[in-house]
Amino acid sequence: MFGAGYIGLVTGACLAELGHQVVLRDITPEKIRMLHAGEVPIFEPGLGDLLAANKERLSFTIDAAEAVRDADVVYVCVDTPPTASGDADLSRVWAVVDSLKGVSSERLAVLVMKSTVPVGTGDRVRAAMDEAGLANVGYAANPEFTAEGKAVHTFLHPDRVVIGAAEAEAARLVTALHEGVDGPVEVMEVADAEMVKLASNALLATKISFINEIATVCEATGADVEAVAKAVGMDHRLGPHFLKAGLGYGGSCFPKDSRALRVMARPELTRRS
Ligand SMILES: NC(=O)c1ccc[n+]([C@@H]2O[C@H](COP(=O)([O-])OP(=O)(O)OC[C@H]3O[C@@H](n4cnc5c(N)ncnc54)[C@H](O)[C@@H]3O)[C@@H](O)[C@H]2O)c1
Ligand SMILES: O=c1ccn([C@@H]2O[C@H](COP(=O)(O)OP(=O)(O)O[C@H]3O[C@H](CO)[C@@H](O)[C@H](O)[C@H]3O)[C@@H](O)[C@H]2O)c(=O)[nH]1
Repeated sequence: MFGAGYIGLVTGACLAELGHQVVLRDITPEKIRMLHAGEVPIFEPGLGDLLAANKERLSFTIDAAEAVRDADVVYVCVDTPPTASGDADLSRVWAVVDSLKGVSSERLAVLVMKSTVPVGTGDRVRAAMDEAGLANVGYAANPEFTAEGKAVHTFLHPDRVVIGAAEAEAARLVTALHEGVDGPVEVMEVADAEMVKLASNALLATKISFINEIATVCEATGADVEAVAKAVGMDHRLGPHFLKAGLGYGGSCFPKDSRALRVMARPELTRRS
């Protein structure tokens, strides 16, 4: 598991809970020191208990070679922050791909992208792996949909697990890793999985922005937005979630992922000829 941040730690702990042996690698020595000492670098309900209960299946290192040495699967869980222009900065993703160069590819079977990345990243990573002599290592996009505060529960009981695979064998392996997870698995093409993540966040963010606009009109006209949102959400086609009006959305993903989708949707990128 490359990246022992929010997603890497939760994913690593949950995969260990499912019975897998997990090595978490991070470039921040302080995080690895804390994990070795049995401390949890982030607050997330249930995570500390899960790390403690599965400690015989979890190890921590700053050494990339040590993390990959006996790995069948490498997960990429590094941060993909926005650049100044709004697209995702993939430098940490490329750093992970670079650290696989020269690795014996006999054992390593699949590279799994958990980080949120633009559509098309999988094709570029696939090409870079082929060039690096890793053509026989599979590639899969397995985006994460968890929200902070509910991450452990959501990993183990998801609405869906999305697996976009470049090869049938990669799809089979990543599906098998999720055995024991209480939720449906949707297997698709890599680009589709990359887009599912961005489209899901965009639709959730749109619901919030929409109800915030309605709240402004409610304030101007004397209607009560909470009563309105409750009854609107009772229509099963619309649903009750993400209709809480407020100051506008924040969090670690909606702002950056909405901007990244907008950059990706530039006409020169979407034109087919
Ligand atoms: N936080 C969320 O709620 C959430 C939900 C869904 C998806 N995501 C996506 O998951 C990805 C990770 O997000 P996060 O919140 O876990 O970020 P984070 O900043 O908490 O963790 C990223 C970790 O990766 C480490 N790292 C950077 N380069 C590395 C390398 N070369 N090798 C090993 N470790 C390295 C960093 O030191 C850091 O600890 C992002 O793409 C994010 O958009 C996040
Ligand atoms: O009805 C609502 C719901 C949320 N929010 C705001 O929206 C933001 C995001 O909240 P939430 O979705 O609960 O937390 P995040 O941890 O940011 O999770 C979102 O971002 C993650 C990263 O991509 C996704 O994995 C999750 O599915 C997605 O919910 C926060 O500012 C909330 O205050 C509202 O204003 N009204």
